[in-house]
Amino acid sequence: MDEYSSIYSQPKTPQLKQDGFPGSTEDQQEKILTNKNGEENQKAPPVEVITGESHSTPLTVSIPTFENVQTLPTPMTYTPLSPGNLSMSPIDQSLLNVPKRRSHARLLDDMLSIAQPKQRVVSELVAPADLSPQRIVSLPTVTEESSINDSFDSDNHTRESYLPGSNGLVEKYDDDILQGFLLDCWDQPFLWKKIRPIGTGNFSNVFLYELVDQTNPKLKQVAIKRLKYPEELSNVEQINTSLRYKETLSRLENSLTRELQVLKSLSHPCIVKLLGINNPIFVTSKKPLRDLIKKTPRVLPPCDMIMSYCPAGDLLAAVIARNGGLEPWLIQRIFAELVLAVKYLHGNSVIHRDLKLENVLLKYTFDDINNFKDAPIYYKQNFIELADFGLCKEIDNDEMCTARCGSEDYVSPEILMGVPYDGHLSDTWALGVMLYSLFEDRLPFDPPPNASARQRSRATSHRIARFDWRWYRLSSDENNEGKKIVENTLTRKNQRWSINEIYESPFVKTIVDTLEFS
Ligand SMILES: Nc1ncnc2c1ncn2[C@@H]1O[C@H](COP(=O)(O)OP(=O)(O)OP(=O)(O)O)[C@@H](O)[C@H]1O
Repeated sequence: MDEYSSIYSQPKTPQLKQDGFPGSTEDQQEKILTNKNGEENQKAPPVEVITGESHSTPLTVSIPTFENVQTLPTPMTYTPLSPGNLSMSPIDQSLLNVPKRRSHARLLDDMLSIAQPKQRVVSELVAPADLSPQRIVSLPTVTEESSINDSFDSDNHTRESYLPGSNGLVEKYDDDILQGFLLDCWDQPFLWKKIRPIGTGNFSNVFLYELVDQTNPKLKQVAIKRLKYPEELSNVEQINTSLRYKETLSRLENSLTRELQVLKSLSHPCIVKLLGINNPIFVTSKKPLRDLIKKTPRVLPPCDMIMSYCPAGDLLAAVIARNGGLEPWLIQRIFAELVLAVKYLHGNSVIHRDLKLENVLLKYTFDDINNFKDAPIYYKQNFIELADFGLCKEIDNDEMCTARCGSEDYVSPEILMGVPYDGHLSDTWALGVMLYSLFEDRLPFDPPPNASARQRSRATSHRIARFDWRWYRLSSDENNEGKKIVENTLTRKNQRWSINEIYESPFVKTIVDTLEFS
């Protein structure tokens, strides 16, 4: 038995009970990646480096060394928790031309070496027995002061705080207190107090903070997204001398400034709001990290984005917490809001590229939403905010992307194949994955329920490349308009629905027509 077989002969996580699944036809299908559009075996084109620089990632990457990796995808080459080890990834590594996001070169190394028992499951919608709200608890650190690896109980450190126009450190606050500035209102600092951690991603830790003293209700509770800096940026010996250090800094900076600039330009009820920042230079400068490091050599100061707070957490966690089984009306409402958010983005020439359940934040619990059903608030108030714009991109309408980024389970076949892709259509593919997952309580390209060991051993990427998914729970539900959206998005790119077509479908349109904020 080879390594894959031994891993996948056991389910990765417990499964929701789902009765009466018909058998899969997967065994009868070809073993090789095949695509009827003839996209198989295409060589990857030069990769669009997500930093905007004109580097190319080599066609084949030796994953364990990560020497040539340019841009880290959220987790394209790993599935958090499922194996917890890159060598166990179901992705065929030889096919991947792995871009590296924010140049977090050590991140995959860390995944190889750090057991992550508390990491959340992304590849399946089912909670492991010891599910914890934290996904990653240990990542590289620059310095204690820089807070890049704030463990959630390290609250006693002091942290440097910068004011605009100053030449460096002007005040020190306890780490529990954050001084921040609202966008375009740099002359009046606000103070927030740390309440508790609320989430963690590969590139940031997120905390709930509450406003000190002031009474502005909109600013009372905020989510502070604190960037994690890669470990190599802490190597003071290499600062200003090593090419790798400079490249890493530059990529991180490009990615960060792009996320901030895009977030700053967006304004939609169903999209998370960037309210402010701990240091305006992150928003006003095109090279904030290099500017800041000049002022305080050897230390990268913390970057804290002040965001609107969504008290009910992310959609994946909420679905897991209630063990799936979301009511159809609730799925329809949440999905309709999501479509509004993506329609707004695409209408403003922005593609998200990391649409997934974890990046949909809930302003209210499912119980709250249920209680609102017969009240005016149900139509006046949005219930979700789309978050995590770390992979977003502003593009021209006909511009094709080449950066292979996204999350493994949500990535479209054309991204997997390494051919230039239309980012709008890859976003709508991901919407199809999300809607399917809400309907079925499983991800569409996971091994089928009751899969044989052989089926389990197949890579998720193989099933994606062959559009190999099917209905189980909804197989006999002929009147569900939402099924049409899934069927017209988890399909070939030349047949795939655009966001406008999804929006016009009765499943979405009948809901948005009732909403006062749409
Ligand atoms: N505004 C918010 N309100 C409430 N919770 C939030 C907010 N922003 C983020 N979170 C929580 O923190 C988690 C991580 O946030 P986010 O996805 O933005 O970080 P990231 O480092 O960019 O993640 P990724 O690894 O997916 O790239 C989210 O999944 C969510 O649970």
